[in-house]
Amino acid sequence: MTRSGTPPVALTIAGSDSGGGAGIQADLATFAALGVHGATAITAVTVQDTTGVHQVHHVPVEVVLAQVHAVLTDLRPTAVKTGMLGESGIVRSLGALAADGLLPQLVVDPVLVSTSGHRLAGRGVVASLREHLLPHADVITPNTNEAAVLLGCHPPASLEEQSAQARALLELGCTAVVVTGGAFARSPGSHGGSNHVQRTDVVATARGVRVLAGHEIDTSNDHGTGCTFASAIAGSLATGRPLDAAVQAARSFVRQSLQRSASWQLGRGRGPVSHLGPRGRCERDEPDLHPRNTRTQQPT
Ligand SMILES: Nc1ncnc2c1ncn2[C@@H]1O[C@H](COP(=O)(O)OP(=O)(O)O)[C@@H](O)[C@H]1O
Ligand SMILES: Cc1ncc(COP(=O)(O)OP(=O)(O)O)c(N)n1
Repeated sequence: MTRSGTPPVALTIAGSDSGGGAGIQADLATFAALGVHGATAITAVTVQDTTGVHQVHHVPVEVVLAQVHAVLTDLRPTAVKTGMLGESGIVRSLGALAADGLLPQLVVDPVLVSTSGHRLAGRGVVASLREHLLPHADVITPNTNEAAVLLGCHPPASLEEQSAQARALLELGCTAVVVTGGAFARSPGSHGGSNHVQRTDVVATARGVRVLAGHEIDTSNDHGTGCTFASAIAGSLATGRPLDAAVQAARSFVRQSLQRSASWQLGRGRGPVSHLGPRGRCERDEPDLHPRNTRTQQPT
């Protein structure tokens, strides 16, 4: 029996970012913003802030799997997202679970390198992802650099090359591919003459290729966009949205998050995107719903 008010559950299998901008922290904040209960299996602890990744400590594969099993059997998530997996043993084990159909609505963000340039995946992870996990994913969300590493080619220099990447990755066996974060200048003659950069995400499925484009939001507070995008897809799938709508909703969510964080200052480096609601305030701004000592207050 479903009790009223019970939220859908999504599981994120990812690394912790002590700065709270990416990884597990971004995923949980995204799930909460979408009204989804987030459960976690932590794969690595990173010492990280807005200036970069300073240390990485991997969690043993059996501890990762124990977390996954506990959540799958008790909380029964309806969508699963993977982020930084770190080691090929973890990738292979999750691939085996996915092959057995135990990871529903699987969104794989193949995290390999942070934007600050730190390697977040050990030797053999790329081959394991290609062979064991990506073929079982419902959707994978590499950025253009990750797509290039997975395919063994150069990052794309044009939208056509980004689209070719998406099509090539689909051949690994997943149901859908979103290659994110193309950044290509719009030609001066097109669309009214402005020459600003377009951010493009290319979606490939068996039905064909679709380009989602929008102007680049001008901000240096963009830490965690990839994690936020992938977890927003998983969160939306968990609420019952179909894949196309989930990808659209995730794009809107990231763009709103970037708009909200564009002018704030958190840390000394690339600040996180904002997962806070439109008001960006917490409950202490609300009138006190449970005032203490009301019964003992005397008229003065
Ligand atoms: N400056 C920006 N303006 C608009 N959209 C952006 C910007 N930066 C990232 N995005 C969007 O954020 C999402 C995540 O993509 P990306 O930044 O490529 O991930 P990653 O963090 O893995 O590199 C995509 O939808 C991408 O288009
Ligand atoms: C623990 C952890 N996981 C993933 C990332 C990468 O985050 P992502 O949102 O893909 O991108 P950047 O913020 O690096 O642009 C991370 N840094 N840490």
